[in-house]
Amino acid sequence: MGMPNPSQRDLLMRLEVSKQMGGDAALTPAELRLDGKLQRLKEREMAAEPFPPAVHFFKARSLIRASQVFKLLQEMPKGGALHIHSTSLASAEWLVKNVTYRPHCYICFTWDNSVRFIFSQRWPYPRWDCFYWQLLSTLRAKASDLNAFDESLMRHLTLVTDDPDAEYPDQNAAWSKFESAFIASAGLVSHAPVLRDSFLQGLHELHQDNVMYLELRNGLSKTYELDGTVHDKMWTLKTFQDVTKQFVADHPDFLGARLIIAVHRSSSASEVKAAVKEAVALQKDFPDVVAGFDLVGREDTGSPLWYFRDALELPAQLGVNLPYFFHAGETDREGTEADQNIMDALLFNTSRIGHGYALARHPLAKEMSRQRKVAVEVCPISNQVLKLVSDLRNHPGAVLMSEGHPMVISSDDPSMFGTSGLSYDFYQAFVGLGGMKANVGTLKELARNSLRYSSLPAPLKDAGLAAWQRKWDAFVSAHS
Ligand SMILES: O=c1[nH]cnc2c1ncn2[C@@H]1O[C@H](CO)[C@@H](O)[C@H]1O
Repeated sequence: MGMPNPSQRDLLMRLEVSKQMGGDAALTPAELRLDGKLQRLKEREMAAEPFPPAVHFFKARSLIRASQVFKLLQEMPKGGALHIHSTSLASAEWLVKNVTYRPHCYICFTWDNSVRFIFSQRWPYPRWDCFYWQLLSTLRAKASDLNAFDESLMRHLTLVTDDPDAEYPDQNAAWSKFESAFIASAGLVSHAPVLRDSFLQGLHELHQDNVMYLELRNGLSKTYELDGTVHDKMWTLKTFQDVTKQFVADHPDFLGARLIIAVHRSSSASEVKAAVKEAVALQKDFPDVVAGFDLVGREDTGSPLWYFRDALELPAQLGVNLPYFFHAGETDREGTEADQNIMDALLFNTSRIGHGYALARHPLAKEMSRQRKVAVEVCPISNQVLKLVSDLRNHPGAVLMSEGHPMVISSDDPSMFGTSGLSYDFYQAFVGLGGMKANVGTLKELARNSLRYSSLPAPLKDAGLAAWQRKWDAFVSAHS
């Protein structure tokens, strides 16, 4: 065996860098200066104890907020947010400090220590899960410590806690709290005026974080007025369309927002069939709003995609195109039916893969998604809070990133995880998944991917990429 030859080593190292995300991007002199600055800052943070991506996000949050790298990432134009659920779009802070302070808000505590909210003109009727409703303003007036009171509401509406390891010993515990927090917040955000405001607030929070586009998973659940009037799905679509139009008119640098119709995977096969048919019709009526269709909910306990195959084949049979954006492979249970979702999502011609945490263990599916340019929507904070991974350096997205796999970064459920915008997720991806290898080229690629792999129609996509590039150049020149 020969001895390693320095020039060969150099060549191999450069070859490897060329394979990684953004590795081939020729950086401008200004970008190189920014890169030098970022890498120096990152090196310091990577040497610090604790290293934020290696500890639970709820413990890392304050460290990240103090980070210089984070501050730069907040200013960076990040492109689009392609994987967020609408019930968890607007921050929990806003829900508590704004929405729960509105008049006619009632609260009820359930036997399993969760809460329900409802806005109502009259005293709400008792329900099976809620016998005793109280006017929230009255209850709050009796509280001796307002901050502590609001803090307790925050705990019910999010997964945030000081001791995540004790409170969520495993995935079941985390998911159980997750679903109960969704039920709690649903009472607030399904009040029609709150839904409208929460869309608007969500767009503001993204825009403030230098995000310029959104694709939102939405179940189109019914919304209600104070007098009990109920609105249908069409109302939600129209409201979303109105809010988006107005927001874009007020903020011309924002590209827009589209919906991915989401149905829970605990639904029956016939319910999903009806939902697919309906999605086809809604997409026809709202082509600029409806981007496509997805199935949501925990994969390990819900039905797999294959169970819904009759429903999912419908659009093709009807000769129409309903793009799919399937959650798939949000599991670490290799070889189970849920794990098979990854391949099935590709078989059903999915446009992107939500999470794709299991993709690293599926070489063929990985190859297919790469060839077909099916981007993986990586949500590092979500995967950590829901206990798929504890130290983000071990996240499979790190491998995908080092291979230059098509991927985007998103926040999944910012409200539930106590964040807003995309910068926290970008921090975890850049510092945790990427380590010292990730550079300005990686960030550029991630941001560009989020527009490239969006469902914006071609002319808008090109205009969006050009608008992003102008913001990027301004950002680089301000910091180099
Ligand atoms: O990361 C996720 N994976 C799968 N389903 C999710 C995730 N985040 C939210 N939801 C699902 O979306 C519904 C609210 O719209 C929730 O019921 C939850 O099950």
